[in-house]
Amino acid sequence: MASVAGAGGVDRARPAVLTDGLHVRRGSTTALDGVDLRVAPGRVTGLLGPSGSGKTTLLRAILGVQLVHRGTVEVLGEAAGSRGLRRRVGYVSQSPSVYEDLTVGENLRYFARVLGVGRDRVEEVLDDVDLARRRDQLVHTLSGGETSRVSLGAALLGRPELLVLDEPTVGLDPVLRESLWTMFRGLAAGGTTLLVSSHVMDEATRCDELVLLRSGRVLAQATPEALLERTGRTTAEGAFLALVTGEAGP
Ligand SMILES: Nc1ncnc2c1ncn2[C@@H]1O[C@H](COP(=O)(O)OP(=O)(O)OP(=O)(O)O)[C@@H](O)[C@H]1O
Repeated sequence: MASVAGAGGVDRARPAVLTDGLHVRRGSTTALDGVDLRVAPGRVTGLLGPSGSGKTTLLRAILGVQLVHRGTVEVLGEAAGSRGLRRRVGYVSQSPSVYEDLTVGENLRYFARVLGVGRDRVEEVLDDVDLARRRDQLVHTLSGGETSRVSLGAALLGRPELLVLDEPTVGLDPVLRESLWTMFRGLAAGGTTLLVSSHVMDEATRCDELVLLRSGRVLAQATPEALLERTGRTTAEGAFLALVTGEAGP
């Protein structure tokens, strides 16, 4: 079937991420145990699961930096980790990936040069992540929330089609969390695909689709509404517990 490009040039027919029978071992642990995943383009998909369930490992496999023992990972129609994906995929890890001894502006200009994008894009991104007034401040003097927004800004410079965020709101206050989620929703509305990992279940309802991971397996993939309906629970946390304990309906 021919694929159809939707708003913002998003190919709505092809999944942004497709994994098939993905098995990953890390040390003596089976970190991913046969993961079949489809991430819809132009939407916000939340990857939820308890600590150690394999969220970071799955993101690493999608980024192409994880040794895969079995199965395949396709990202934006290419094999994960392909050179052609370098600018098309943005990644924000749990730890800051910017230079602490440079200013906010110096960091973004540096990453812009690496990516081959112009200075005007740096100005746009500074506004997007609300750091224009911090441009001349050294990163090591920023608050935790500001530092994570510098990392996010660096990831946004190349206008990635897929943005992978590993626990982006961890340690942030409710106001900052709100403003980040507003930005994520705005990016998705513009056609960007977002894959956001979190163990904060109350963020689940902000996503279009949820993937619940447990012990390296996908327990469920559905919209938040479908998940609540299926389990008869009123919160994502309740739904997750119901699925884990087998109390949810078929
Ligand atoms: N380098 C490693 N060597 C051995 N085992 C590892 C390694 N990294 C991760 N693991 C194991 O793989 C499993 C999945 O880890 P992973 O970091 O993907 O989980 P997670 O869901 O992201 O957890 P968290 O929410 O705590 O970050 C865990 O059991 C972990 O102990």
